[in-house]
Amino acid sequence: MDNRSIAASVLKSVGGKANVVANSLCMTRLRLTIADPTLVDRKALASIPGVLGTVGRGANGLEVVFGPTAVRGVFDTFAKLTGLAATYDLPQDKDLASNFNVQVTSGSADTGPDVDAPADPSAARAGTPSGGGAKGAARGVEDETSLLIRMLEESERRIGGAPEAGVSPFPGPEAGDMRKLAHEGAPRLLVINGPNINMLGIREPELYGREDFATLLAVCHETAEEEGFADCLCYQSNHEGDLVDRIQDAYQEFEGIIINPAAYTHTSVALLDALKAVQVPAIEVHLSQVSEREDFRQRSFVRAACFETIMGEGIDGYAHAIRDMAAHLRRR
Ligand SMILES: O=C1C[C@@](O)(C(=O)O)C[C@@H](O)[C@@H]1O
Repeated sequence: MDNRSIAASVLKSVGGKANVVANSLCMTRLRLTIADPTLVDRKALASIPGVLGTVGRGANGLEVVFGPTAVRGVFDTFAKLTGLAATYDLPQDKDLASNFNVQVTSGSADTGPDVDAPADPSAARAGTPSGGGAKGAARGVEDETSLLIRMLEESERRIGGAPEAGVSPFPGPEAGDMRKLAHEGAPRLLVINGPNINMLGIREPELYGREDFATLLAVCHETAEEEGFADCLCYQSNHEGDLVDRIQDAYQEFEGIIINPAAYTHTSVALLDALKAVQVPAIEVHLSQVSEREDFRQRSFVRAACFETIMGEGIDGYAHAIRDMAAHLRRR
């Protein structure tokens, strides 16, 4: 779904143009003032691709949460559709406003969030921070963080949910699997897998092993839990641009990235640039012993943005990488 369709669907779900009194953009969300809140269909909103959730603010405030990358394109179109003045609701980042040709306003009065995110008993996370946790403190707004995590979790569940009829039975191409772990305030881990990794177990088992992709995900989540990460999002895509988007979304959202770019290892300057851009510590992982394979696999573009490369250990290599990442973050 392109930005225009997403913006149009959002507008329809909030009761149409006539029901929107004001629209503004903040870092991750559209902030709307709604004339008649009874005309808002929150379920329909939540089912729009890219929407991570909605938050009610007071009687007429509504926030539609997207990732920091997605929200910008959607907002631009949304404001055109409503015809209302586009305002940028992030006073500390006025420079960005000029990029969008928008007005800068002060933040809206916060009457406390009314969150439309999945009820999750594990949301009341307990436990001792482990392996750092500087990030949670730096953001300083824990309820906002928890909210985004829960929304992201729900979104990822939807993306990686039951395959539609006629769609490949393999998880992906955009399967994401978010686990919230029991270490509130600790670093968050993003595990990214590139093309064909979702076919693990079927794909050339003599090279990549007989264990399937679900096992890989389980190993990552379990190891991340053991190592004290606050949460672990595993994302897989067969599309280079989607992988770039996910790396960009990690900016200020994750403290560590484990990445197996698969075939894009050997071709993608875009992935290298994205990793360099977000400056999140990264480890490159390969299931097979790439150094002993074909010549064309000897070049890795992403390696220059990773502080370690692990190869030839199969799925265990991911556990190895997660342990090393935890140790690295503890040392920081
Ligand atoms: O798809 C893959 C998997 C791989 O990244 C690995 O995990 O061994 C190695 C790459 O050369 C290959 O294209």
